[in-house]
Amino acid sequence: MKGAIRYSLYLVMGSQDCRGRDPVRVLDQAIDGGITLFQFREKNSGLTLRETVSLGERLRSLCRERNIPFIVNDRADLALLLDADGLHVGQDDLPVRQARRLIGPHRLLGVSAETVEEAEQALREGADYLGVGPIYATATKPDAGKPIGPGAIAEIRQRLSSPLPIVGIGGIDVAGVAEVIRAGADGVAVVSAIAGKPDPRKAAVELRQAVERAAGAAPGPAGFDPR
Ligand SMILES: Cc1ncc(COP(=O)(O)OP(=O)(O)O)c(N)n1
Ligand SMILES: Cc1ncsc1CCOP(=O)(O)O
Ligand SMILES: [Mg+2]
Repeated sequence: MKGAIRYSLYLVMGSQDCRGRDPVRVLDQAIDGGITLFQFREKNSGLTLRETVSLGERLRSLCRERNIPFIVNDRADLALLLDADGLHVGQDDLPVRQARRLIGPHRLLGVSAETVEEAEQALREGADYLGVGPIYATATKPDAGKPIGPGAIAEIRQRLSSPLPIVGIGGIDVAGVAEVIRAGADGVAVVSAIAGKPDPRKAAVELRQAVERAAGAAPGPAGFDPR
């Protein structure tokens, strides 16, 4: 599974991000639009743990049907319960080594990093990819801290002692994609630029085209199937 991961367009989402719509429907549309990876991030939504598990099961089975890797945010217990393809942890979450011990060697482990030092430690302790951000200002994560800009990606990319996939996250929309990719990211992770839009499919198509264009791939014609 690890080798097959495509980081181009990573949707991070929970029910709190979907403007009252069914998250399963939003995810389905985002998959139609060309997302390559999904993270279930249920935060302060008011769902009980039981409701979270139940929603996670529905999202997980959609990802399985549509062949999209399914990552769980923060909680190793939920990742195991849902037989997720991976777990994402930040600097205040389960330590990377312990997270790795819980999920085993085969599931993907993503780690948030803002600096070269955090990135280097994540690499040493068993991370498979880095989420670097917040790149731009974001209202989605009030505790995200000040934007670090695309330059942080360039610095981590250049100074990391061995290569690791990087996704930029935080305030990224179509206009911000090129800078993030040109700084050295393998892809972009977004919440509101897909889940907060009236047409999540169209939003995903446009983001995916922007990623491919910035990565130097030939831009497809309007309405192309980006997968
Ligand atoms: C891909 C990706 N990158 C970064 C984060 C942020 O993780 P964290 O800092 O732990 O913050 P929360 O998402 O838990 O609020 C992420 N979730 N995904
Ligand atoms: C989860 C997370 N981690 C750093 S910024 C952020 C929120 C990203 O949301 P948006 O794409 O809407 O700015
Ligand atoms: Mg976290």
